[in-house]
Amino acid sequence: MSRLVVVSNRVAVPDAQSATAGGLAVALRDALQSCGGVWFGWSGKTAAQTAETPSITEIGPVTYATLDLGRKDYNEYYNGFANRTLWPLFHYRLDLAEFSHENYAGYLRVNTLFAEKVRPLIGDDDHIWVHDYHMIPLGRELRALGIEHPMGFYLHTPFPAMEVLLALPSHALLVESLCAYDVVGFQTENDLRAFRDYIVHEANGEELDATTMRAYGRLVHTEVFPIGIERGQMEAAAERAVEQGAARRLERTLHNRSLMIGVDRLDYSKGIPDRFKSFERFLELYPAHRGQVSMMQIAPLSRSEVPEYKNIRDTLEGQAGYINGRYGDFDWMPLHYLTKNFQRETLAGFFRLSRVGVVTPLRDGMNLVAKEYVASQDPQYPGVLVLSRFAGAARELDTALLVNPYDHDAVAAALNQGLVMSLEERRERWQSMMAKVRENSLEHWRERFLKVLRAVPTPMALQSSRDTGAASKATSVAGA
Ligand SMILES: O=P(O)(O)OC[C@H]1O[C@H](O[C@H]2O[C@H](CO)[C@@H](O)[C@H](O)[C@H]2O)[C@H](O)[C@@H](O)[C@@H]1O
Ligand SMILES: O=c1ccn([C@@H]2O[C@H](COP(=O)(O)OP(=O)(O)O)[C@@H](O)[C@H]2O)c(=O)[nH]1
Repeated sequence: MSRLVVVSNRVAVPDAQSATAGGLAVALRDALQSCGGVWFGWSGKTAAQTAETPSITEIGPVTYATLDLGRKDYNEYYNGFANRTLWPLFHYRLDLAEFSHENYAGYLRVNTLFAEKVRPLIGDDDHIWVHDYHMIPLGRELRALGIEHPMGFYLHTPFPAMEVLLALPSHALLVESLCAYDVVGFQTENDLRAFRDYIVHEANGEELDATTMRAYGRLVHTEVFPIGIERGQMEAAAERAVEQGAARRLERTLHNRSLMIGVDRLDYSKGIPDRFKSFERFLELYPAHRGQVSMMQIAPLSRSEVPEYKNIRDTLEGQAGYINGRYGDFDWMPLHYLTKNFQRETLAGFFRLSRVGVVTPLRDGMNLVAKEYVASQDPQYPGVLVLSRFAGAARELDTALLVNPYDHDAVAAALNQGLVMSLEERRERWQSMMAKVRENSLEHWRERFLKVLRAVPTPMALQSSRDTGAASKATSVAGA
């Protein structure tokens, strides 16, 4: 089997804290362990200047290669174009998107640099898998450096509707860059449709069949690969967690009251201010629940140097204070708002204790928390998931209570419905969601993508089939 070269903004180099590595990190590491290869990206650290050479950590057959970013690159590429332009735009927040030529130049500069630095680590027979919006131009840069290898790209965020994308001054180059890859994967049909619309209506490209598009003189395989979770680990962690530690302590503080839970990075796309408004409406419209139910919102700080992320923090602190001041009592606090980060194993226990999981992003690529909440439930007494229709996860978890997060009264009604729902209905809804979570595991997601990517021949395989005079038409996916 040929080696894999993974490129992503962040790299999870195994270390003393590897037990806390995220699901995606583990899934990619497993793939790399089995076929060998390289994982290249930002170290997560900043320095005065961007490092000249990557730091290399060799673990078994895997080379982890990371670069520290200089402050200018970090500000313009990560805080700037990636998180102040592409992130809001891809999450339909044109009002928050900033178009700065300096940041755009920084984004291109870092992608060019990453391409130059990863180039020497690529072997003749490797397949390359690039992740997420930070790295869209990387494939094009690698092609410019003469890399003809099979290259796949996976977008973890939504891909915006064409009319939204057109607001980005550099939309044309961005989409052309996506077409430098052989395989482009999306979370949902919606995202794929938006990409195809752009190719057909804006880029003068064409749809050749269900998965193949022709644009910018190339053929691109496009497909939906919804990301999954490590369901077994989450289930086991939830079972263990309720017997011990934090979940046990949390249960004691509840005094038999019901718990509703939200867990999100502190990000405006997650819709937490709207969620708090919905919770306030719930307390107003369903007074019987006052004193009987609490909501715990865990929102670890994220991208804190980006101004929009600071603003949302101020908003939430104000809202939480108002709700607790207005509705709380000496022996009951309606809303627990924590900006602390918890290990996933601990969250599993919290999820299992919670009668309602509240996942109401205004827009989300997938939202793994929704799937983790489902996987953590006790099959006999499952909780209810209230899920935004604008999360990618809503496509699969369609027996959750699907809500429009902008409609606060409707979300309040769903919270009430979740609390009063019969055990029979809870089980039915949960079983259907759990079947989907089981079916589409993280491993399944990874293998589906890699199967398509591996069907694209490497330059070495092409050469040897040319040598034997047997080059087949099917090998022309990489270039029209
Ligand atoms: O690396 P950060 O800037 O701290 O951000 C964390 C990650 O956030 C985004 O996650 C997305 O990927 C998830 C898994 O596919 C998906 O469920 C979620 O809907 C997305 O928002 C981002 O896309 C990642 O690159 C970041 O690492
Ligand atoms: O305190 C926390 C909060 C979140 N998470 C994890 O962070 C991931 C968030 O992924 P999701 O797809 O929901 O959203 P993203 O943050 O990637 O946009 C999930 O695996 C959560 O369990 C965590 O480990 N600790």
